[in-house]
Amino acid sequence: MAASIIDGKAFAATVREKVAGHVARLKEENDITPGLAVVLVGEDPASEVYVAAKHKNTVAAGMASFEHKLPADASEEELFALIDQLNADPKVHGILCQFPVPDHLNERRVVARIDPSKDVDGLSVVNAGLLASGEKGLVSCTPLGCLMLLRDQVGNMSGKNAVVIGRSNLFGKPMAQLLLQESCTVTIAHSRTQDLAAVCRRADILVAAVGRAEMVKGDWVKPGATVIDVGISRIPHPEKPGKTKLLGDVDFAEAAEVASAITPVPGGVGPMTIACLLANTVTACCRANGLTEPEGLTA
Ligand SMILES: Nc1nc(=O)c2c([nH]1)NC[C@@H]1CN(c3ccc(C(=O)N[C@@H](CCC(=O)O)C(=O)O)cc3)C=[N+]21
Repeated sequence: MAASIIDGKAFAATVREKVAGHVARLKEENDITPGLAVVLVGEDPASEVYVAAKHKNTVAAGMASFEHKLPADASEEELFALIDQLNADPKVHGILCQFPVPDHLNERRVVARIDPSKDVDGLSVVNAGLLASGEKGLVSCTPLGCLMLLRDQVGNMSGKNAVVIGRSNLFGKPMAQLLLQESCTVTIAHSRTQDLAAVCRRADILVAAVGRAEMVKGDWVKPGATVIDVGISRIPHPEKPGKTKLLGDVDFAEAAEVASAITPVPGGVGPMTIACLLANTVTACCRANGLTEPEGLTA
Protein backbone atom coordinates (compact mmCIF):
# COMPACT_ATOMS: atom_id res chain seq x y z
CA MET A 1 0.00 0.00 0.00
CA ALA A 2 1.48 3.31 -1.08
CA ALA A 3 -0.87 5.94 0.30
CA SER A 4 -0.80 7.42 3.76
CA ILE A 5 -4.14 7.11 5.51
CA ILE A 6 -5.66 10.39 6.66
CA ASP A 7 -6.84 9.92 10.25
CA GLY A 8 -10.06 11.94 10.35
CA LYS A 9 -10.95 10.60 13.77
CA ALA A 10 -7.75 11.94 15.32
CA PHE A 11 -7.99 15.22 13.41
CA ALA A 12 -11.60 15.68 14.51
CA ALA A 13 -10.49 15.21 18.12
CA THR A 14 -8.03 18.10 17.73
CA VAL A 15 -10.79 20.28 16.24
CA ARG A 16 -13.09 19.42 19.15
CA GLU A 17 -10.30 20.32 21.58
CA LYS A 18 -9.86 23.69 19.89
CA VAL A 19 -13.61 24.23 20.11
CA ALA A 20 -13.62 23.30 23.80
CA GLY A 21 -10.81 25.81 24.41
CA HIS A 22 -12.83 28.60 22.78
CA VAL A 23 -15.92 27.59 24.72
CA ALA A 24 -14.01 27.74 28.00
CA ARG A 25 -12.69 31.20 27.09
CA LEU A 26 -16.17 32.46 26.15
CA LYS A 27 -17.54 31.27 29.49
CA GLU A 28 -14.62 32.64 31.48
CA GLU A 29 -14.19 36.02 29.81
CA ASN A 30 -17.69 36.77 28.54
CA ASP A 31 -20.01 34.64 30.63
CA ILE A 32 -21.47 33.18 27.42
CA THR A 33 -22.17 29.48 26.78
CA PRO A 34 -22.55 28.59 23.09
CA GLY A 35 -25.75 26.60 22.53
CA LEU A 36 -26.78 24.18 19.80
CA ALA A 37 -30.38 23.11 19.20
CA VAL A 38 -31.00 19.91 17.26
CA VAL A 39 -34.49 19.18 15.94
CA LEU A 40 -35.48 15.64 15.05
CA VAL A 41 -38.81 14.87 13.42
CA GLY A 42 -39.90 11.22 13.58
CA GLU A 43 -38.11 8.09 14.74
CA ASP A 44 -35.65 7.13 12.02
CA PRO A 45 -33.14 4.88 13.89
CA ALA A 46 -30.09 6.13 11.95
CA SER A 47 -31.07 9.72 12.72
CA GLU A 48 -31.51 8.88 16.41
CA VAL A 49 -27.92 7.60 16.47
CA TYR A 50 -26.54 10.73 14.77
CA VAL A 51 -28.52 13.07 17.01
CA ALA A 52 -27.31 11.23 20.13
CA ALA A 53 -23.70 11.57 18.89
CA LYS A 54 -24.20 15.29 18.28
CA HIS A 55 -25.62 15.76 21.78
CA LYS A 56 -22.75 13.86 23.41
CA ASN A 57 -20.08 15.85 21.52
CA THR A 58 -21.80 19.19 22.18
CA VAL A 59 -21.89 18.58 25.93
CA ALA A 60 -18.31 17.23 25.94
CA ALA A 61 -17.12 20.52 24.37
CA GLY A 62 -18.74 22.44 27.24
CA MET A 63 -21.62 23.80 25.16
CA ALA A 64 -25.33 23.76 25.86
CA SER A 65 -27.29 21.14 23.89
CA PHE A 66 -31.02 21.50 23.33
CA GLU A 67 -32.74 18.46 21.83
CA HIS A 68 -36.23 18.78 20.41
CA LYS A 69 -38.06 15.69 19.20
CA LEU A 70 -41.29 16.02 17.28
CA PRO A 71 -43.57 13.11 16.29
CA ALA A 72 -43.34 11.79 12.71
CA ASP A 73 -46.73 13.33 11.90
CA ALA A 74 -45.86 16.83 13.18
CA SER A 75 -47.26 19.51 10.87
CA GLU A 76 -45.17 22.15 9.15
CA GLU A 77 -46.92 24.68 11.38
CA GLU A 78 -45.74 22.91 14.55
CA LEU A 79 -42.19 22.58 13.24
CA PHE A 80 -42.11 26.23 12.14
CA ALA A 81 -43.41 27.35 15.56
CA LEU A 82 -40.50 25.48 17.19
CA ILE A 83 -37.96 26.95 14.75
CA ASP A 84 -39.35 30.46 15.35
CA GLN A 85 -38.96 29.95 19.09
CA LEU A 86 -35.34 28.78 18.63
CA ASN A 87 -34.61 31.68 16.25
CA ALA A 88 -35.73 34.08 19.00
CA ASP A 89 -33.90 32.35 21.87
CA PRO A 90 -30.62 34.14 22.74
CA LYS A 91 -29.24 30.96 24.40
CA VAL A 92 -29.44 29.16 21.04
CA HIS A 93 -26.62 30.09 18.62
CA GLY A 94 -26.95 27.18 16.23
CA ILE A 95 -30.00 25.30 14.92
CA LEU A 96 -29.90 22.03 13.00
CA CYS A 97 -32.92 20.12 11.77
CA GLN A 98 -31.81 16.53 11.20
CA PHE A 99 -32.47 15.24 7.68
CA PRO A 100 -34.20 13.42 6.18
CA VAL A 101 -37.53 14.76 7.46
CA PRO A 102 -40.78 12.81 6.84
CA ASP A 103 -42.20 13.08 3.31
CA HIS A 104 -44.97 15.55 4.13
CA LEU A 105 -42.36 18.15 5.11
CA ASN A 106 -40.18 20.05 2.65
CA GLU A 107 -36.47 20.35 3.50
CA ARG A 108 -35.93 23.57 1.55
CA ARG A 109 -38.82 25.25 3.36
CA VAL A 110 -37.55 24.03 6.74
CA VAL A 111 -34.05 25.39 6.07
CA ALA A 112 -35.50 28.69 4.86
CA ARG A 113 -37.29 29.12 8.18
CA ILE A 114 -34.03 28.98 10.19
CA ASP A 115 -32.35 32.33 10.88
CA PRO A 116 -29.32 32.29 8.49
CA SER A 117 -27.03 33.47 11.31
CA LYS A 118 -28.01 30.31 13.26
CA ASP A 119 -27.98 27.96 10.25
CA VAL A 120 -24.96 25.88 11.37
CA ASP A 121 -25.62 23.41 8.54
CA GLY A 122 -24.88 26.26 6.10
CA LEU A 123 -27.77 25.09 3.95
CA SER A 124 -29.83 28.25 3.59
CA VAL A 125 -29.93 30.21 0.35
CA VAL A 126 -28.31 33.13 2.20
CA ASN A 127 -25.34 31.06 3.38
CA ALA A 128 -24.93 29.37 -0.02
CA GLY A 129 -24.94 32.83 -1.63
CA LEU A 130 -22.43 34.25 0.84
CA LEU A 131 -20.08 31.32 0.17
CA ALA A 132 -20.42 31.68 -3.60
CA SER A 133 -19.72 35.43 -3.28
CA GLY A 134 -16.64 34.88 -1.12
CA GLU A 135 -18.28 36.52 1.89
CA LYS A 136 -18.47 35.34 5.47
CA GLY A 137 -21.36 33.05 6.27
CA LEU A 138 -21.72 29.60 7.77
CA VAL A 139 -20.33 26.73 5.68
CA SER A 140 -21.90 23.28 5.48
CA CYS A 141 -20.14 21.00 8.01
CA THR A 142 -18.97 18.13 5.78
CA PRO A 143 -17.31 20.32 3.11
CA LEU A 144 -15.75 22.44 5.88
CA GLY A 145 -14.35 19.25 7.43
CA CYS A 146 -12.92 18.13 4.09
CA LEU A 147 -11.31 21.56 3.62
CA MET A 148 -9.63 21.28 7.02
CA LEU A 149 -8.28 17.81 6.17
CA LEU A 150 -7.02 19.02 2.78
CA ARG A 151 -5.32 22.12 4.21
CA ASP A 152 -3.54 19.87 6.69
CA GLN A 153 -2.62 17.22 4.12
CA VAL A 154 -1.88 19.22 0.96
CA GLY A 155 -1.09 22.70 2.28
CA ASN A 156 -1.12 25.12 -0.66
CA MET A 157 -3.74 23.93 -3.17
CA SER A 158 -3.24 26.76 -5.65
CA GLY A 159 -3.39 25.61 -9.27
CA LYS A 160 -4.17 22.00 -8.45
CA ASN A 161 -6.82 20.13 -10.39
CA ALA A 162 -9.69 19.28 -8.05
CA VAL A 163 -12.56 17.04 -9.06
CA VAL A 164 -15.68 16.80 -6.92
CA ILE A 165 -18.06 13.96 -7.80
CA GLY A 166 -21.54 14.98 -6.71
CA ARG A 167 -23.47 18.24 -7.09
CA SER A 168 -25.76 18.42 -4.06
CA ASN A 169 -26.49 21.63 -2.16
CA LEU A 170 -25.44 19.81 1.01
CA PHE A 171 -22.02 18.82 -0.22
CA GLY A 172 -20.88 19.01 -3.86
CA LYS A 173 -21.63 22.66 -4.55
CA PRO A 174 -20.20 24.10 -1.32
CA MET A 175 -17.14 21.79 -1.59
CA ALA A 176 -16.48 23.09 -5.10
CA GLN A 177 -16.77 26.70 -3.86
CA LEU A 178 -14.26 26.06 -1.06
CA LEU A 179 -11.77 24.47 -3.46
CA LEU A 180 -12.20 27.41 -5.83
CA GLN A 181 -11.45 29.74 -2.91
CA GLU A 182 -8.22 27.78 -2.46
CA SER A 183 -7.42 28.58 -6.11
CA CYS A 184 -7.88 25.05 -7.41
CA THR A 185 -9.08 24.42 -10.94
CA VAL A 186 -12.38 22.82 -10.05
CA THR A 187 -14.49 20.31 -11.96
CA ILE A 188 -17.88 19.22 -10.63
CA ALA A 189 -18.68 15.77 -12.01
CA HIS A 190 -22.03 14.01 -11.59
CA SER A 191 -24.21 11.17 -12.86
CA ARG A 192 -24.37 12.61 -16.40
CA THR A 193 -20.65 13.26 -16.73
CA GLN A 194 -19.15 11.53 -19.76
CA ASP A 195 -16.15 9.29 -19.15
CA LEU A 196 -16.09 9.94 -15.43
CA ALA A 197 -13.01 7.73 -15.01
CA ALA A 198 -10.97 9.96 -17.35
CA VAL A 199 -12.19 13.12 -15.60
CA CYS A 200 -11.18 11.67 -12.22
CA ARG A 201 -7.75 10.62 -13.51
CA ARG A 202 -6.87 14.29 -14.04
CA ALA A 203 -7.51 15.11 -10.37
CA ASP A 204 -4.69 16.02 -8.00
CA ILE A 205 -7.46 16.27 -5.40
CA LEU A 206 -10.36 13.84 -5.82
CA VAL A 207 -13.42 14.24 -3.62
CA ALA A 208 -16.09 11.55 -3.98
CA ALA A 209 -19.64 12.14 -2.74
CA VAL A 210 -21.94 10.04 -4.89
CA GLY A 211 -23.37 7.59 -2.37
CA ARG A 212 -22.54 4.50 -4.47
CA ALA A 213 -20.37 2.05 -2.58
CA GLU A 214 -16.85 1.57 -3.98
CA MET A 215 -17.69 3.17 -7.34
CA VAL A 216 -14.33 4.92 -7.71
CA LYS A 217 -11.78 2.32 -8.80
CA GLY A 218 -8.01 2.35 -8.51
CA ASP A 219 -7.49 3.14 -12.18
CA TRP A 220 -9.66 6.29 -11.80
CA VAL A 221 -7.05 7.75 -9.46
CA LYS A 222 -4.07 9.79 -10.66
CA PRO A 223 -0.81 8.49 -9.17
CA GLY A 224 0.04 10.65 -6.15
CA ALA A 225 -3.44 12.18 -5.83
CA THR A 226 -5.10 13.03 -2.52
CA VAL A 227 -8.43 11.21 -2.25
CA ILE A 228 -11.25 12.31 0.06
CA ASP A 229 -14.09 9.79 0.42
CA VAL A 230 -17.37 11.35 1.58
CA GLY A 231 -19.56 8.32 0.88
CA ILE A 232 -21.22 6.32 3.63
CA SER A 233 -23.18 3.30 2.44
CA ARG A 234 -24.33 0.85 5.07
CA ILE A 235 -24.35 -2.74 3.81
CA PRO A 236 -25.00 -6.08 5.52
CA HIS A 237 -21.73 -7.29 6.99
CA PRO A 238 -20.17 -9.95 4.70
CA GLU A 239 -18.90 -12.08 7.64
CA LYS A 240 -21.01 -11.17 10.69
CA PRO A 241 -24.70 -12.04 10.21
CA GLY A 242 -27.10 -9.36 11.47
CA LYS A 243 -24.33 -6.72 11.59
CA THR A 244 -23.74 -3.90 9.13
CA LYS A 245 -20.61 -2.44 7.64
CA LEU A 246 -19.87 1.07 6.28
CA LEU A 247 -18.45 1.49 2.78
CA GLY A 248 -17.20 4.64 1.10
CA ASP A 249 -17.59 5.74 -2.52
CA VAL A 250 -13.99 4.74 -3.22
CA ASP A 251 -12.60 1.23 -3.58
CA PHE A 252 -10.16 1.82 -0.74
CA ALA A 253 -7.84 -1.14 -1.31
CA GLU A 254 -7.37 -0.27 -4.99
CA ALA A 255 -7.13 3.50 -4.59
CA ALA A 256 -4.64 3.24 -1.71
CA GLU A 257 -2.18 1.58 -4.13
CA VAL A 258 -2.18 4.66 -6.36
CA ALA A 259 -2.95 7.73 -4.24
CA SER A 260 -0.46 9.53 -2.01
CA ALA A 261 -3.07 10.03 0.72
CA ILE A 262 -6.62 8.81 1.26
CA THR A 263 -9.38 9.03 3.88
CA PRO A 264 -10.82 5.74 5.16
CA VAL A 265 -14.51 4.99 5.82
CA PRO A 266 -15.28 4.95 8.70
CA GLY A 267 -12.80 7.19 10.51
CA GLY A 268 -12.24 9.73 7.75
CA VAL A 269 -14.64 12.50 6.83
CA GLY A 270 -17.53 11.37 9.09
CA PRO A 271 -16.05 12.41 12.44
CA MET A 272 -15.07 15.79 10.94
CA THR A 273 -18.73 16.57 10.21
CA ILE A 274 -19.72 16.65 13.88
CA ALA A 275 -16.53 18.48 14.88
CA CYS A 276 -17.35 21.18 12.31
CA LEU A 277 -20.91 21.44 13.58
CA LEU A 278 -19.46 22.37 16.97
CA ALA A 279 -17.01 24.76 15.30
CA ASN A 280 -19.84 26.47 13.41
CA THR A 281 -21.83 26.85 16.62
CA VAL A 282 -18.91 28.64 18.30
CA THR A 283 -18.44 30.83 15.22
CA ALA A 284 -22.15 31.73 15.20
CA CYS A 285 -22.03 32.45 18.93
CA CYS A 286 -19.03 34.80 18.59
CA ARG A 287 -20.66 36.68 15.71
CA ALA A 288 -23.97 36.97 17.56
CA ASN A 289 -22.13 38.61 20.45
CA GLY A 290 -19.85 40.86 18.39
CA LEU A 291 -16.76 38.94 19.51
CA THR A 292 -13.73 37.98 17.41
CA GLU A 293 -14.37 34.60 15.91
CA PRO A 294 -12.01 31.67 16.45
CA GLU A 295 -9.11 31.20 14.07
CA GLY A 296 -8.66 27.92 12.22
CA LEU A 297 -12.27 26.84 12.65
CA THR A 298 -13.77 28.64 9.65
CA ALA A 299 -13.29 28.58 5.87
N1 LIG B 1 -29.28 18.53 8.86
C1 LIG B 1 -28.39 17.54 8.74
N2 LIG B 1 -27.08 17.81 8.83
C2 LIG B 1 -26.15 16.80 8.75
O1 LIG B 1 -24.92 17.07 8.82
C3 LIG B 1 -26.60 15.47 8.56
C4 LIG B 1 -27.99 15.24 8.46
N3 LIG B 1 -28.85 16.29 8.55
N4 LIG B 1 -28.47 14.00 8.26
C5 LIG B 1 -27.60 12.85 8.19
C6 LIG B 1 -26.19 13.22 7.71
C7 LIG B 1 -25.12 12.21 8.01
N5 LIG B 1 -24.17 12.85 8.91
C8 LIG B 1 -23.07 12.20 9.48
C9 LIG B 1 -22.42 12.67 10.61
C10 LIG B 1 -21.38 11.95 11.20
C11 LIG B 1 -20.96 10.76 10.68
C12 LIG B 1 -19.87 9.98 11.35
O2 LIG B 1 -19.38 10.36 12.40
N6 LIG B 1 -19.47 8.80 10.81
C13 LIG B 1 -18.48 7.92 11.38
C14 LIG B 1 -19.02 6.51 11.65
C15 LIG B 1 -20.39 6.44 12.18
C16 LIG B 1 -20.89 4.98 12.25
O3 LIG B 1 -20.09 4.08 12.54
O4 LIG B 1 -22.09 4.79 12.00
C17 LIG B 1 -17.33 7.71 10.43
O5 LIG B 1 -17.49 7.91 9.20
O6 LIG B 1 -16.26 7.35 10.89
C18 LIG B 1 -21.56 10.30 9.53
C19 LIG B 1 -22.59 11.03 8.95
C20 LIG B 1 -24.61 14.11 9.15
N7 LIG B 1 -25.74 14.40 8.46
